[in-house]
Amino acid sequence: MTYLNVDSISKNFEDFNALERISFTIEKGEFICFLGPSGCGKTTLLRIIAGLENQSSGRLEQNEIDISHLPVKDRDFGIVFQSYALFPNLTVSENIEYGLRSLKMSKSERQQRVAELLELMALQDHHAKYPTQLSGGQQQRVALARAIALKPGLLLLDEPLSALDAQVRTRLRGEITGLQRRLGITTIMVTHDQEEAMSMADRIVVMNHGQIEQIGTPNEIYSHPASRFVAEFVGTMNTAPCQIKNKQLVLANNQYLTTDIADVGNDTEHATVGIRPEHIELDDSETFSSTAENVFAAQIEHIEFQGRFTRLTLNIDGWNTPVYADISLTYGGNSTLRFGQQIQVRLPARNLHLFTPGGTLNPSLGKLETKTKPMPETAGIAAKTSNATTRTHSAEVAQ
Ligand SMILES: Nc1ncnc2c1ncn2[C@@H]1O[C@H](COP(=O)(O)OP(=O)(O)OP(=O)(O)O)[C@@H](O)[C@H]1O
Repeated sequence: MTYLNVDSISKNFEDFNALERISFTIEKGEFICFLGPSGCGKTTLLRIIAGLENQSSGRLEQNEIDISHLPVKDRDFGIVFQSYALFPNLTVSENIEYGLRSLKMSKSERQQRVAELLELMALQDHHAKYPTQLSGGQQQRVALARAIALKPGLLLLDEPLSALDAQVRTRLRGEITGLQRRLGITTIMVTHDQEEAMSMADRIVVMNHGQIEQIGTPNEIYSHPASRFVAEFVGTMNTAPCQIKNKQLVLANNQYLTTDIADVGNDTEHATVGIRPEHIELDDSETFSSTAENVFAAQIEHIEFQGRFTRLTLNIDGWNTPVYADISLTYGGNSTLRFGQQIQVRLPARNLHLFTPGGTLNPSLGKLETKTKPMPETAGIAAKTSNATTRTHSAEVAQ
């Protein structure tokens, strides 16, 4: 069931377009992340949904009610900011209780609800402390408790973890998603951290320059990026300019690449090929035959041990930038790899992504799908009607 309908929302700050016709829907109980680089409009969109900022045009519906022009006090949401925003002169219990005072609740009912929330957020031992006596993670748990105290229909989280150190952030990620699932509360979180979005969200709205680049599950976004921007922003994608000539991909220095993509589109000098680092194969016992497809000589420029894998930086003919290859710990030749070594790598045809002026072609369960750029006036509608529907950013087309 659709809980929030964001319909063609635009926002101008004088002559600057911060948001351009943003449209999508959120199902009841979903956890959505707005993900994108600094300045792409994530916070502005969240603030418009909260009513803290007015949209220049467009419509918002929450639970089938038009809230487009509803004052903040009449909207049904709880919000948590990056900066905790707790009252320094109130204790933990008093901070949580604060919002409940606006309800017609007896003091004992309020205390009962505060006790429930203290337990829910494991804050019982800290109930009498003031915010300055708490760690960052504890303060953010108080802010969360306060945000959900009124049992709002919508929980809005504006970069709630970015002020915390890495370990606390990881722990709180799990606590927030666990809480969200238990309460079934529809949640939107703003983040510029793709790892955070991937690990927490049911669906991610990837934004760039005030527009939606792609909406999809973390897996869809990672495996089938709708544009070069998404491919490079979410995870690591090695890319190189290439030409399409007679259905073949030609890299710099006349290096040819074979792809599984049945129809690579029309000839063009302005395509880009991409491959994720984990898909590059190393020849550990010189088993690649000299006639195998997409086998290249490569030189190891850097070796970085990352714990779960080793990241090699490679120099490969035809690629105009260093190419990353992630080698699993179980790879037999791991211990013998060394700086400067000449090796052979294979770029499997089935793992190549292709970004062309006509759209994006991604590997997909044995077949490849073509994503074409929707017309600007239908882009928003398209994003709304399909989870994984896409826009191709104009910068990519213009490459
Ligand atoms: N009140 C304002 N007046 C003028 N421009 C604004 C205002 N608020 C935001 N902007 C501009 O709108 C754009 C989007 O801002 P927004 O804060 O939504 O970005 P963001 O994606 O949340 O970035 P960040 O991750 O850095 O917080 C930015 O270019 C910003 O400078």
